Order: sequence, then C-alpha cells, then structure tokens
Amino acid sequence: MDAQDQVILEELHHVEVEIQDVQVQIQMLLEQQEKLYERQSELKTLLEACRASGNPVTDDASTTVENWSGQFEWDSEADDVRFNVFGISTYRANQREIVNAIMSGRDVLVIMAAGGGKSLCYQLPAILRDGVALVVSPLLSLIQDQVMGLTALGIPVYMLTSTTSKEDEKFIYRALEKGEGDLKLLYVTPEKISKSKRFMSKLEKCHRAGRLSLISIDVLRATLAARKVTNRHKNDRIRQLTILIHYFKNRETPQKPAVTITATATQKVQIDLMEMLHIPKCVKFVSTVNRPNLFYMVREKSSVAKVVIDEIAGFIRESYRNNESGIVYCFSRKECEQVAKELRERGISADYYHADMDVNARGKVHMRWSNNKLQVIVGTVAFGMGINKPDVRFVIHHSLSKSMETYYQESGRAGRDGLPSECLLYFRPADVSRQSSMVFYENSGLQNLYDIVRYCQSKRHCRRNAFFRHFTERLQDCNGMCDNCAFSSEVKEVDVTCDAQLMVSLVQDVQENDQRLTMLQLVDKMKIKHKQGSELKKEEREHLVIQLILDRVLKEEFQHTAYATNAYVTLGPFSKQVLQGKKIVKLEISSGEKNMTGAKSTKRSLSSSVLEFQLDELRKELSSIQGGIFPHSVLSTQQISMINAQKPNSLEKIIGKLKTERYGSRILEQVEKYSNAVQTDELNEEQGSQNRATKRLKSKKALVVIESSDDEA
Ligand SMILES: Nc1ncnc2c1ncn2[C@@H]1O[C@H](COP(=O)(O)OP(=O)(O)OP(=O)(O)O)[C@@H](O)[C@H]1O
Ligand SMILES: [Mg+2]
Repeated sequence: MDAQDQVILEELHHVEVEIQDVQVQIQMLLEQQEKLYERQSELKTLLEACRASGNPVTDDASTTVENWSGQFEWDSEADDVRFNVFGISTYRANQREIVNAIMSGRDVLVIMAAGGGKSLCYQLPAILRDGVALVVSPLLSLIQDQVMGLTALGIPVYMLTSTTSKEDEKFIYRALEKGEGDLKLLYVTPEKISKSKRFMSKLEKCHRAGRLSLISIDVLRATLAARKVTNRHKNDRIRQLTILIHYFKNRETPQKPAVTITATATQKVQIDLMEMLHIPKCVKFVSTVNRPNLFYMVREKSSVAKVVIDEIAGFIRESYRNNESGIVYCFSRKECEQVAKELRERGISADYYHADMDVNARGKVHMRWSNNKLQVIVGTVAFGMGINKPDVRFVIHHSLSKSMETYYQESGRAGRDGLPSECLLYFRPADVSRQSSMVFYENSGLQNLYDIVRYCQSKRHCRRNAFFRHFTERLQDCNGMCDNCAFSSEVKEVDVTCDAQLMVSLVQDVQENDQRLTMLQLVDKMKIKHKQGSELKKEEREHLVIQLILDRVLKEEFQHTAYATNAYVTLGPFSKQVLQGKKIVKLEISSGEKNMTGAKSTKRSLSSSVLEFQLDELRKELSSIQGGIFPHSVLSTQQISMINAQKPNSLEKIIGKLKTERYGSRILEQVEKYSNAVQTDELNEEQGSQNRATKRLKSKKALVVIESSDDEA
C-alpha cells in the first residue's frame, strides 16, 4: 500500500465515522420529532377539553347543550331515592347532571376517576325509570359485589351468570319476557350477550314491550380489555356491544333504552370509545381524574427483603392501629404468600389473595377483609377490579406496577369514601427488570413501564402532576398531598456524566466481547473495575442505570430460556453522545432524609373516638346478624363520624329512612349508652373534683388553723 492509498483510506475511515455519527443524530432527531408529534396531539386534545370544560360535550354539533343542572320533574323522587335508599346525602360532581341526562332519555358517556361514583349515575335512573335496566359488567366478582350491595339496600337486582341458580334464571326470564315479578337491574357479563341466544331472545321481547329502560356498559375499557382478552377478542367484544346498542336503539318501541357508558379513561381513549361505538348525540361528562384525598408517596426499597417487611409492618402499626383496612400489592403469587406470612409474624392481621387459589378460598379471604375481620389483603393484580370497599385507608405497593394506568387504578382502591388515605409505593431499580421481562412483548409495554419508573425515580416533581400529564388533564394544585410537595427534602440534581461514561464504556467492552450484563451485574462490575472512578453509592449506581435506560443511552434486551425471560442492559441509541461528552447526564440525589412530618397531617383526622369505635363494632355485628351485607352497607365511616359529632336523637337526616328503619334503634341505643356513660363519668369526675376541692379546702383550713394558731401563738 503506497502513501497515497494510506491517506485516502484514513480519510475514508473518518468520513465513515462521521456518516455514522450523522446517522445517529438523524435517528435522535427523528425520535424527538415523533415524541413532539405525540405531545402535540395530546395537547390539542387537552386544549379542546379545557375549552369545553364546565360544559358537558355532545358529539353532535347540531345539538344545543342543555342545562342538566336545572330543575326536572323527577327531582324530588330522585332526591328521595338517593337519600332514603342509597343513604347518600349529597351528589358528587356531575352525578346529578348525569342522572338528569339519562332520565331525559339521552345516551351518556361518563368519564370519572376510580371510585368517583359512576355506579350511582346509572343505578338511580334504573330505579326511577319504568322497566328493567341491563348492566354489562366485565367481571363476575365486580357483578357479585354490586348485586350484594344493592340487595342490601332492598333494590330488586339480579345477575345472570354461571353462578345463577335455575330458580333465579326462571324468575329473570319471566320478568324479561312477561314483565312479571319485580326486577329493576339485571347484571350480565359480555359473554352472556355473545353466547346466550336464549337470553338475547328474552331481552328482545322485553325491549319490544318497551320495558328495557337502560343499557349500561360499566367500566367499558375493562370490559374491552379484561385479562386474557386478545386483540381479536377485543374487536369481537366491541362489535358485539356496538351491535347490541344499535339493535336496541334503532327499533321502534314504546320506550327506547338510554345507553350509559362509564369509564376511567384518557382523552385519547374517550375519543376512541365514541368512534368505536358510534353513538350519535351522546352527552359526554368528563370529571377530573384527581383524587384529592389520596396522599401519594414513594419510598426507597431496601435490597434486604426482611427490612422492607419491617418497614411496611411498622408503617401499618404506627398509622393504622385501629385495624383500618389496607391492601399490599405484590409482584408474584409466591411473594404474596411470603409477605402475608411475614406480616402476620409481626402481629398484623394479613392474608394473601391471588389467581392460583381456588375460588372458594379467594372468596373467603375477600369476605373476611370486607367484614373488617382481616386488616390487610396481600394481593397480586388479580385483586383489583371489583373491589368496592369504601374505607380502604392505605394501599401499599411492595413492587412497582406495570404502568401509570395500572398504578392509578390499584392505588385508587384507597379512600373511595372520600376520606384521607395513603398510597405508598416501594421502589427499587432491580424491580424494573422483573417487570420489563414480563411486559416487553405487550404493545407499548416498555414505554408504559418506563412512565411509572419515571414517576418513581423523581424526588422533586409533584406525583399528582404526573397523573394529570398521563391522563392529559389540566394541572391542579396538589395541596401538599404527595411526598415531593409536602416534605422539605434536600434534593440536588447532580451532574453524573463521568459516571455515566464509565458505565456506558463498560457495557461497550462487554458487548464487544459478545457478552451481556444484567442490571445488577453492571452495577457490581462498575464498583470492581473502576474503584477510584466512581464515588456513587450502590443505590445511586442502580438509579443511574435506570436513568440511562429512561434517557435511552442504554436499553434493555431480553432473552428467553426454558424457564424464564432474562433482561440485559445493552447500548442504546444515545450511548455515543454520552461517550463523546455531547450529552450531559443528571441524577436527583437526596442529601438527607425526607422530613416526614407532613404525612402526619393526613392521619391526624383519622384517629377515632370511643363512640366511633363502638359504632364500628356495632356495624360489624349488625351486618353479620343480617348476613349477606358488609359493615359499610350498614353505616359508612362518614356517617359514623357525623353521628359521633352530632350525638343525634333521630337518625333519618344522617342515614336516610331505610337504614333508620332497619338499624336506627340499635344505633341510637348505642349513642345513648355512650352519652350516659360520659355523663356518669363527668358526674364522677365532678364529684371527684368536688371531693378533691373539699379536701384541698380542708387541708388549707388546717393550714390556716395552724398558721392562725401560730399567729396566735
Ligand atoms: N355522592 C356520593 N356521596 C358519598 N359517597 C358516594 C357518592 N357517590 C358514590 N359514593 C360512594 O363512593 C364509592 C365509590 O363509588 P363507585 O363504586 O360508584 O365508584 P366508581 O366510579 O364506579 O369506581 P371504579 O372506577 O373503581 O369502579 C362507593 O362506596 C359509593 O357508595
Ligand atoms: Mg365502578
């Protein structure tokens, strides 16, 4: 090779390197462009929603927006049923308007937060309107829970599922076909609609006679996306539901059913729903996803399993010593069993719940918990939908969830009664790869996971805002109801570019040797190989790997073995930028312990008095005497605190007619007993203090006598 060749080759090499570099930059810019497009579309939708906020939206431009808050002929009847049957003293945001729209025969899409009170929106019109309301709900447990609750209120409700007795089935079919018997609400699963021709023909007869008052599709997203539902099945479900709705809407009958769809959904999903189901002139009511009574926090999870359990047990013991209900979510079935066992060993009444247990065993645990005989359920994601216990005071995540949406739903099981409750997530970088190796094959699985990881990594940004961003909703004030807003923590953003370069070059070396590293191996290797190179602690190095994955400097890759899927860390699209010093990497590092005093303010209001404790015991007793109902159906926690505050002589204004008739005398008896005991105590106290005063006086007199005698002397 002559000298000229050498020069040309050298330049060629440089040009090739530069081309590669430009290609990486183009790739980066393209990805950035894609992200910006996505955000642009989210913001446009958000803008539309903001402009329309305050007004319900109809998707038909020609329809004028009615005033659903006005006066309607059914107002007093609706108020009567709401209060005297449901025992609900005031409507929550949008509920009254939704009831009015449904009562006016309009089709309605209800988007509300988890636990926001979607059920009342269709249950109340179902009772007020003539005929039978059909409720399509995704899960058997969800249906059972609703049917049990409504039966306790004396509402004629039935379900048609695999567990329905022949006798009930006969009754239901007669009611549908001939209008005999008292049936107001009928719950079915989507499968019933698709599989049972007999049921559909009875339903059609009911409809033809003008007796089908309402079709309600509850938790639509879940109905469409229940576990193990593939895309094909999902499309089938959408098709079936669309056919169902249109079939019943378009036929000439004396009364057309109103269609109600309830869901917790992002803006994008709402639009999808409207499009998929083609419901024209549908009135859309969107309420905020915000749950102002929930306090969100994330804590660093120790790598020592025992320490994590000690902390969880300590948290429950310290904050919830009155046996207030809670849930602990775990990653795997085995972990559930282990955590439940170890909590029990630490004196907490806990049991596990997962999909491997048989239905009876699961039902028993659920019952004990619902009846307040068990404080904590340790569950997998299988324990989620269909849990309608209003007084869950805390939800602890032993491991992170797989997405923001899942976390919102699971943590949203806390505080459905509107009272202050806590959501605590234990985060450890090593848990990320456990989740990622499960979700990487799902559509956007990794992207969704990394969103919740970003939520966990952050020590400075408001947790609530993360939900608003995720659900593309206008930001609202957190009111100090998350750890990052409430605690005065010392968090610094530290430039860790050098450590990042070290880490990336290590991955590069390994990769060049055709080998791979897991996240933990990488963290350890960095310590061994570059002893003087990095001053980061082990936990900080773990957070750095995660940060680099989130910043796409590194990426996760997966390999299947016969037993598992392993996650490895490899070079990502921006690794070169870091190595060349063109990209700065920063890490949030706290320099001290967070000042946890803020959290106490949530709990202070929860400490219960003697009467509250007695009423809590009484509701347990009354529910077990009646059977088939939960303590919270006898008295809600809010009603208990109202009775405690007012010590009333009559209960109707607090708990409504129905409950007063059923339980009023026992409750008043308890209040009276308590008041008498307090009076006696006060009397004794008064007597005691009088005696003490007399004694003091006597001793004083004695003293005076002595003094005077002294004087005299
Ligand atoms: N106006 C109200 N006042 C007080 N409590 C209410 C009101 N409306 C509903 N609730 C109570 O709030 C709790 C949650 O209601 P509901 O089950 O309807 O929520 P949801 O919106 O269906 O939630 P999810 O999405 O989790 O199914 C229930 O215990 C219900 O009795
Ligand atoms: Mg619901």
